[in-house]
Amino acid sequence: MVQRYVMAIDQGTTSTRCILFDARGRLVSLAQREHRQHFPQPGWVEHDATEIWRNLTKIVPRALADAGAEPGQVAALGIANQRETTVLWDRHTGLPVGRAIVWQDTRTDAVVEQLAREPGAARVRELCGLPLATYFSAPRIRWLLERTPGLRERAERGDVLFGTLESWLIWNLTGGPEGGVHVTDVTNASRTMLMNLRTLSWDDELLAFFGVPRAMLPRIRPSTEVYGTTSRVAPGIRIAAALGDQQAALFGQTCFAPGEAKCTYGTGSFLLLNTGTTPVPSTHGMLTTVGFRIGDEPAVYALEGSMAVTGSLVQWFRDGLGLISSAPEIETLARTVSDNGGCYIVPAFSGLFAPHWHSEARGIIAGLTSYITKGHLARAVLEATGWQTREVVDAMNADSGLTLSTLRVDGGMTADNLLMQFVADVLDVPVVRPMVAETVSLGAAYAAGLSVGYWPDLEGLRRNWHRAGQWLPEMDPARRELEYAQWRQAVGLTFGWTRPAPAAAPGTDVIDLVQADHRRLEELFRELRNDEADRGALVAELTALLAAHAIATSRVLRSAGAGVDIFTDLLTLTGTGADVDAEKALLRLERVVDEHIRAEERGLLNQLRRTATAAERLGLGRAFAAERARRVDQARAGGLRREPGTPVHLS
Ligand SMILES: Nc1ncnc2c1ncn2[C@@H]1O[C@H](COP(=O)(O)OP(=O)(O)O)[C@@H](O)[C@H]1O
Ligand SMILES: O=P(O)(O)OC[C@H](O)CO
Repeated sequence: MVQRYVMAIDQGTTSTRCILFDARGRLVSLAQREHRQHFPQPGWVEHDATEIWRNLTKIVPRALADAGAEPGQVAALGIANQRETTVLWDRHTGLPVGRAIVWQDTRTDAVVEQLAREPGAARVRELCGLPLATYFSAPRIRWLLERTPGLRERAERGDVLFGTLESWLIWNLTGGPEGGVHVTDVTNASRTMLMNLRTLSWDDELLAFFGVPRAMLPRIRPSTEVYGTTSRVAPGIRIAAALGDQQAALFGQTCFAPGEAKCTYGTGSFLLLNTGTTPVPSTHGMLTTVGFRIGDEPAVYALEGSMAVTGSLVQWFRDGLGLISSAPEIETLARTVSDNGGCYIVPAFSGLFAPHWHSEARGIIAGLTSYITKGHLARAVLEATGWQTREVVDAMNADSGLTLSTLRVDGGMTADNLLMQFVADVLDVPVVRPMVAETVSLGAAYAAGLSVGYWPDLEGLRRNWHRAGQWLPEMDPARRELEYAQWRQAVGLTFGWTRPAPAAAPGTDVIDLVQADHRRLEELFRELRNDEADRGALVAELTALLAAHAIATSRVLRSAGAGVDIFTDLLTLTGTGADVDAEKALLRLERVVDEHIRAEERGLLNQLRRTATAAERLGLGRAFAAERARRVDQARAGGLRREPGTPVHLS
């Protein structure tokens, strides 16, 4: 009998893989090619979509040849892809409009900040499940349409098309300019910020908010469906599934039931929890996203904690610093020391993703002393992934009301035993890894195989899951809590690096929030000493922030009414510009704020560290963020007003 296979394409951030699987879910052949990472400016990350397509045309025939298979032996093809990465191309020539803008790229920072101030901003998360951030596609489309002459008109006419990578590859595989099928799957569409999470269609309100013409968008289809048949590269193969790579990994790990979760450790790391057929809104900085949709069945949703920089921190250690020559060497180097020596690396290279969502944050190495060696730095690199996972799991537990009891893992970084042990230690739950490490590809293959009846049902797929590795928690709880507190302190230092920190995502630790305000206030006073600074803008920000911080602190953290009344000085500062009275008010405020910061950081914040649990601090953080955001909005909208019963005191 002729062997039949399922083909998976995993179009990832660093490489593209083509894998053939057999009916037992075993890997039969694998071909892979890396593509170039372009970093034209700090914070910019680009890929050449044509290079990725060319790579695909090489690896597909190679994977077939290695398995000794003809295209006719491939029952179906499933595609998994890096999500959010934005490609625009000309429908007639098939050529991309510039390079693809990658999910890690932060160039839309200012666009996002401007959008956040627009009237519809509050509705965005409600409609699409995502916070306004540089991570997603819609701000990138807007950025491109605004900056490329004539592009908007071409997009409105449908001459220029948008797609994420699965869309681009399907269009090319099915003929490109000669009748290529322009579709996206629902999981990828759920990462654009343009799809309504409930109707699973492009949403007019979101399209208007981001200024994206409908004519350029692909049709949204389920994750499993025969979208078309390949007419190029290996003609005659049915393209029967597509999923964002993290959703594919959820599928490949057979997390089909609500409550099941996995974390994929690759360039970035992504923890997804299946929440069933109703979307669960997050109040702790998680994303609400589509997990998968099988044919016409109801969509299954997921909560996701996305960590932008994990494996790529190891790459940076290798390529940027040259301290190792291959990724696995990081473990050897880290094992030359017994702990991190007090050193923490917070890799906010693309801002901070979940649960913080601070696009303006940038990375930091904290706790340096002359004791620190490259071994300690290697440990800090690996531990950064562990602590980010801990933050995400805490937030995920708080959002879902469930307590994660085991973590299923996969991806390139799971080859690192030291790291996997550390993850088990900081989460205090067992970590397990399945036999097939290529879970993303396996998930795409499973979905495609199901779609064409190669595999009959989900239960059969579950039976293919076998445990290959397990790590059990061993860390002393007191050490875990102490180090976690230090990690969070280091995280707080990254906020507001490129510009004022935004109103914090609900659910952030109150200590981080208060400290972030303090750092910004210090910065504003410093900037105001510069005669060439934009004084009006700085004063407006300072007075709004100071009033909001004072009210939120006294309402949420201490008894109202204590301390020095700063309201009159704030009014003088805003009302009269740079005259003598305003200068005096500014000096007085600076002194009061300076004392407040020192007293609060030595006293109240340490007291909270000692006495409040992580959950209590998150709760206080939510209350603080809400009160503060309300007061900032009030101050921006109507200027400063004294409200009866709400003294503006700093103590
Ligand atoms: N032994 C290791 N220890 C730590 N990190 C590793 C190790 N091996 C690979 N990595 C990291 O894992 C990432 C590759 O994982 P992979 O799952 O292939 O990523 P992606 O699918 O995002 O391209 C790289 O960023 C690399 O630095
Ligand atoms: O290519 P990966 O595996 O790093 O995954 C990237 C994610 O899909 C980004 O959201």
